[in-house]
Amino acid sequence: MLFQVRMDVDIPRDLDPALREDVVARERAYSQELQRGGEWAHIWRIVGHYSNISIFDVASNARLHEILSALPLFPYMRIEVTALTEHPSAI
Ligand SMILES: O=C(O)CC1=CCC(=O)O1
Repeated sequence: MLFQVRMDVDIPRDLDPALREDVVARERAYSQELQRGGEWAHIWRIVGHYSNISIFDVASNARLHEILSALPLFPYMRIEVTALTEHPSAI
């Protein structure tokens, strides 16, 4: 199942810098593990925003929820999920 996910990151300005660095490093490692495994198929920066558009290829809605809710940056993100299916005109 394919999903487009938009993540808008909003880390509080007063968050301890060491904690911020740790969370961002864990986020990177977690996302790269899922990219290597194929479930996180694409990640693109949205120009001019601390946001990304990602494509996930996962077995179920529940699996996507599991992945997203375990993101280290999850407490500091707004997440919007769009389910995708093949377009009949796609070649
Ligand atoms: O920087 C972001 O857009 C948040 C993020 C998601 C995965 C990652 O490595 O960073």
